[in-house]
Amino acid sequence: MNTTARAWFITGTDTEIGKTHVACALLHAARRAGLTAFAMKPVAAGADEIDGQRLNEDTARLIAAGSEPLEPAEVTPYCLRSAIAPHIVAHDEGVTFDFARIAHRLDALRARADVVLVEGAGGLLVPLDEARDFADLARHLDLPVILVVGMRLGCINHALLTCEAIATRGLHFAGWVANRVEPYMARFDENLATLEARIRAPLLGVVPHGDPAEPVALRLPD
Ligand SMILES: Nc1ncnc2c1ncn2[C@@H]1O[C@H](COP(=O)(O)OP(=O)(O)OP(=O)(O)O)[C@@H](O)[C@H]1O
Ligand SMILES: C[C@H](N)[C@H](N)CCCCCC(=O)O
Ligand SMILES: [Mg+2]
Repeated sequence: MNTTARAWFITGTDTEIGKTHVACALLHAARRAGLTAFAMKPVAAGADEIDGQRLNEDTARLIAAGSEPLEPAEVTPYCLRSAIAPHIVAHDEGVTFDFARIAHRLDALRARADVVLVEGAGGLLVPLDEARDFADLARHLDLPVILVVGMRLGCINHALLTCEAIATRGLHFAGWVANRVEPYMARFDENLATLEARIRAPLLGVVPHGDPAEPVALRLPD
């Protein structure tokens, strides 16, 4: 372990396209390489109530894939009740997202790890309030971005729009992952080649449909 863990922000082409799945696969890959690896999901929308404590499913999956068991509050400082757009639930619950608080939590994990991944919610421009979105959070945390492309019909447009947003918002684009969220996508190879020809960042791997704990050809950015 070193004291300046490398960290990345994980965004995706949409909600439900495999950001958490790929984050778990990356955590497993890092751990297999002998690294201490954790993930955060700083803003989660949708929670079960267990013994009076809220628990989000992504939070639980990320904890299970990390090097050591973390407390849900360490991973997810803002756990909102309803599984809808975070700025809407936050408004309902009277919650304001304090970026400095999230940065503090990230620093605490970085001090214990070699690698920390920070998963957004939905896509890059999902709002957090009237003025800020997840791209602003990635900027505030000074994190390079990994884009997860959920390989299904429509993903080319969503991926290329996200690439433009990464650039115009001044973020560093560290790499992208093709995630086979749909196991039988028609013309997969041509779709992948189209993305490879147009995305100006390294392809970090193609994650097959399956268990994120299974070894796959997937790497962290250089
Ligand atoms: N490569 C894959 N193989 C098998 N199942 C997958 C794969 N990728 C995603 N899934 C499944 O698809 C669903 C959506 O994936 P996931 O929860 O990772 O999406 P997400 O992008 O993190 O969504 P959110 O915006 O809610 O955080 C989950 O049930 C997940 O297990
Ligand atoms: C609740 C869900 N699973 C995600 N965490 C939040 C997705 C917000 C999407 C907002 C939008 O782009 O319309
Ligand atoms: Mg997720």
